[in-house]
Parts: sequence; structure tokens; C-alpha cells
Amino acid sequence: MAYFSRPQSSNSAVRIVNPAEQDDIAKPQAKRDSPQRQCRNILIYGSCRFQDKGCIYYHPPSDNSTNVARPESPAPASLTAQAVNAPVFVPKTSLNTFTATSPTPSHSFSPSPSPVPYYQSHEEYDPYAQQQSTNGHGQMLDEQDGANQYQQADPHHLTYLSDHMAQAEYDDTVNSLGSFYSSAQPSFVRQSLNYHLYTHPIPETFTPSHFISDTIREELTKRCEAIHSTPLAPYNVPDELQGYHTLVPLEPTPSDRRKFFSWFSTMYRATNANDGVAYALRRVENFRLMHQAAFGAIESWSRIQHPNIVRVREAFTTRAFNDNSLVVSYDYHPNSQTLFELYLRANQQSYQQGSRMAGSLNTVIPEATLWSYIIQIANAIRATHEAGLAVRMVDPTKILLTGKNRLRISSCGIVDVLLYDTRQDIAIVQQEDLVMFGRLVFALCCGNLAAMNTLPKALDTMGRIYSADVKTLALYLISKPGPHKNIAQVIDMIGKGRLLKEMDEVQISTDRLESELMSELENGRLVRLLCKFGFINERPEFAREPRWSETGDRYIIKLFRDYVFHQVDENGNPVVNLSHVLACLNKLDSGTDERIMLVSRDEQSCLVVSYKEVKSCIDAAFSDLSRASR
Ligand SMILES: Nc1ncnc2c1ncn2[C@@H]1O[C@H](COP(=O)(O)OP(=O)(O)OP(=O)(O)O)[C@@H](O)[C@H]1O
Repeated sequence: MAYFSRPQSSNSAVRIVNPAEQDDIAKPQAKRDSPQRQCRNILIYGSCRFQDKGCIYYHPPSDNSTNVARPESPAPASLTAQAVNAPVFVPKTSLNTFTATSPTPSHSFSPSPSPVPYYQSHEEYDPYAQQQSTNGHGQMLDEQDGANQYQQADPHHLTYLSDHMAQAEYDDTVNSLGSFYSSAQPSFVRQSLNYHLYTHPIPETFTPSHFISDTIREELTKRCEAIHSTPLAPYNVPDELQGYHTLVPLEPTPSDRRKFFSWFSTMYRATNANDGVAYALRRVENFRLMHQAAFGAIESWSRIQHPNIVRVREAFTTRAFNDNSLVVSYDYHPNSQTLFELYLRANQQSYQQGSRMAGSLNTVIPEATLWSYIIQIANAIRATHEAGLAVRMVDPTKILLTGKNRLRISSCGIVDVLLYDTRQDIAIVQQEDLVMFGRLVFALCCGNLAAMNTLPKALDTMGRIYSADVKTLALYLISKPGPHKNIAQVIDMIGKGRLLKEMDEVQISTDRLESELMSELENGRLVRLLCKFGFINERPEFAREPRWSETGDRYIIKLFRDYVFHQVDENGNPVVNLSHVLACLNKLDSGTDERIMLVSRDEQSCLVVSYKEVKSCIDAAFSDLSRASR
């Protein structure tokens, strides 16, 4: 109950007064707990369940006209300035719909143009809350009447209604037995749900936070940084390149550069001016394109969309680097690493330096991970071969790890352009793909790029670490080409069991990401709402305008802000409760009919308003500001 509590010493203010007139009305402090003071429950709810149970406040004689205010007209959609300034609060809707003392639900219903709000969870002010728990009896509308009402009023409420019906099965205050057997338990309070309202915030006692998990957040943040970061060191690149700008090299230029076939090549990250998205550009230096038709392969590649292939976008030649360069544009996968960088580079370096540690430095890839890699690469090759193309670079330096255990073959299509003049039969180059795939499996198993050069040793190492199936597959891949050797055969050898296991893993990971996404679902809406609050609240330039001042309807917004963010507990300590804030903002965004009591800062006056009313105040205030800003 921390949400609704104010310091006990000052809980007596029940009348709604114009704060400007407060001085005239305010009673001396000493009189606050006087029995002559009218009970707040009578004023707010029309009755007090504690009247005969020792409530010390004054209860006017029981009279139907005072206890139950019948509506002349439905509740207004928004509060006017007069409503704020009203001297005494008189509920405008029938209190029968939510009064705790009503023993039988009302069966009569006359259609009204706007739905009568249904307050299943409105808690009565209880001066004895410490001793007795609230039992929300008799607050419910007749189920059938309620259904008619919502159907006529707004189809949108059907969702709400089904929710409400579902609750009725469990809530003994709703069914007929409930009126016979009064429960000593506090009633189960469930807020009305509609699709705008989304989920209830998780109570504080539960460990998961309201937001995405730290590991995923960090990973995504790093990727975001990788997209936008620029190295401090100056580098020599053109400002603009065929619609791409902000070029950043993806790797330092080492002194011993390896050649990409007969050419040097460099990878850049660049931003496309048309869509603002970052792409990876591979530039092949000093390459002169002899036949425009060579770009035909790039067109075919750009049509392949596969989860294990880095998407090819376009290719062009340029003189912007002061040479004849070929540039191919690919999707950019921030923070990705090649298999070579991950598993082979350290070993390679130690071999080159003749270190005695050579061969023991590599990270051993667990067999399950190795099979996952094999399946992903096989799948990429299958898609390529089915499209009538060949990968032509199944190489650890060109296979990227773009996420956890997630492989993508990069640099596709470029070899087709570079070697256009020496065109080969597609069946032959597809067979070469399989041999390169076999070499890759040996390299990954032995942690050595040149493992195949000493085959018996490689087979021995492989046999010690991995199952016989890995060896059989690797040997098949490097075997002589033949009419029956193809990628479909490779997939058969991998086996149904492993493929299904991979599928399980993928689906588990999708489930995990979806649940992470759920926790972020509402943030966008709530940030927009908080921005509106930021625009509206504390605007000194409007201090003198009546609508914005403490007597205007915009006053409600201020009080609501206090209600959401500035709650204090019984001892006057601040309540910092994110669940409360999220629940309030969700209800505000969806404009529920649920009512809340807003208390002025000096605690001398209070207002009972629905979220719907607060929402319309905020919308009106924000539209005023928006109009003025034009
Ligand atoms: N599509 C891409 N998205 C993001 N990063 C990429 C992409 N393609 C390559 N990279 C990164 O660019 C860097 C350089 O790639 P590159 O293919 O040149 O590797 P390399 O090992 O230097 O090979 P080579 O010796 O042939 O140049 C690698 O770190 C790689 O992770």
C-alpha cells in the first residue's frame, strides 16, 4: 500500500478545494482528528464500511440521497477547469457500481452513450487498515449487464470484458455464492487489461529486471558503438564513394599484407547516403574491369538471402582511391570476427615464430559447436549451389562469426568478378567448394591452417579429439570429385539427428530473444509519454495563465506527476518503485477508467480522477504546446 499512503499525520484533507482559496477554508491542525470532521469514505465513496465498527469520523444520517449519488448523466470524458475548482467533490457516476457496502449487484441497466466505469479494484480509504483488511464485496456489475454495456459502448472493451469474465471464475465476489459467503481474505485485485495496457510490471520481489538482460544489452550496445565509432588516427580515404560516405578501414594495414588472389584488398565500413545504413565495402586495389558482364554474378548473388551468407548488395569500379579499384558492397555485421582470427591466428603466429608451444595454443572447438559450424556452412553451400553459383572462397579468413555460434560466409561474388576471364564450368567450381570445405574442417579440428599438408598427423589429432563421424565427413569432403559427390550427400552424412538438434537450438534461441524483447516492448510508448510530461511540466512562462496555474485543469497533470513519481510512505520517506511508475504510465497511456486519488502537495485537498481524464488533460496540454511551437 505504499503507493497510496501519505504521512499519517496529514491524511485528513478530503475536500476538493481551490488551492487559491485554501487559506479561507483550511481548518486549524488541532481539529483534524475531530469526530466532527466528516468521514472521507462518505465523501469519496458515499458510504463507510467502518461506520459501525468504530470509525471516529462524522457520518451523516443514512439517507439514500447522500449515500448513493445516482448519475444524471454519464461521467464527462475530460475534466474542466470548473471540475478542478469544485468546492466539494460529489461523485458523478453511480457509486452502486463500486461501493463496497452494496450487498446485491444491480440487475437493471439502461444503455448510456458512454460506458459507466467499472471499478473492480478501487480501494476504500480505511482508517483502520492496520487492523482489518479490505474486502471488496458487492462491487461488481451484473455480468450480463456489464457485457451489454461494453458491447454497446465500445467494441474495444470486448478484450477487457473477456478478461473480466475470466476473472469472475476465480473471484468469489462476483459469483452469486460470493454474496452469501463473505471472505475474510483480501479480494484478488486484477487490473482491467486491454491490448493497450500490455503486461503488468513484474513485482519488485522477482529478480528479473524490467529490461533486457545485461549480456544482450552489452552485446547490442557494442555493436551499436561499432557502427558509429570512428578511429582517432587519420586515414587516407575518399570523402565520398558512389553514394557511400564516412569510410573507416575495418583492419589496420599490416606490413606483410596477404594477397586476395593476385590483388591486395581492404575492408571498409561506410555509410550509404540513401538509407543511412552502414555497409562493408571490400576494395580490390589496382583491378581493371575488362568486361561489364562480369558484374552479372554480383546481380545473381544479390538475389541470395540466406542466414549463413553475408548479403551482397552491389559492385562498382572507382578511381576515388587514385587507382582503378573494384568495390563490392556487403551487409555490415558489426563486431564480427573471422574463424581465422578466432581459432587459428594465434597458432599460425607461433608456428611462424617456431615456438615450442605451437599446436597447443589453439582453442579446441567443442564437438557440438563444430557440428553447428559444419551444418551452417553446408547450408550456405547448398543454397549457393541450388542457385547455380559456387562460393569459391570457403576459407576461415572469409567466414564470419556474427553472433553467438552464428556463421556467415562473406566476400561472396567477388571471385566471380576477379576471375571472369578464366571462367570455369560451374560443376567443377562447386566440387572445389566441397574440397575447400573439407580443408576448413581439418583446419578447425587441428587448429592449423596447413593441417592438410600432413594428413596422417591431422587424422590422428582429429581422431583423438572428435568422433569418427567428423573424420568420415572430412575425408569425404576432400575426396576426388565424382558425379555422386555433392552437397546434398554431405547433408545426408551430417544426419537427421544433428540437423534436428540444430533446429532445436535455433528455436530455443529465438524464444530467448523473444522473451528479452517482451521486456522492452513498452519502453517506446512510455518514453514518448515521459517526453510529453517533460514538455508539459514546470513551464514558468505559463505560470500566469489560468489553465496552467494551480487552479486550472492542467493542475491535474502536476498532481498526477507527483502521484507517479513523488510518493512517500507512512513515514514520509520517498517511495522509489519502478513497478508503480510503469503500472501508472501504462494505465495512463491506455486511458483506463480506473480512478486514483490525487493529493495536493500541501495535502489540504484531493481529487479523484480516472486515468482517462488525466490522459485527456495531458493530450490537450500537449496539443496546445505543439500548436504554439509551429
Ligand atoms: N561484412 C562484414 N561486416 C563486418 N565486418 C566484416 C565484414 N567482412 C569482413 N569484416 C571484417 O573485416 C576484417 C578484415 O576482413 P578480411 O576479409 O580482409 O580479413 P583478413 O583476415 O584480413 O583477410 P585477408 O588477409 O584476405 O585480407 C575482419 O576482421 C572481418 O571481421
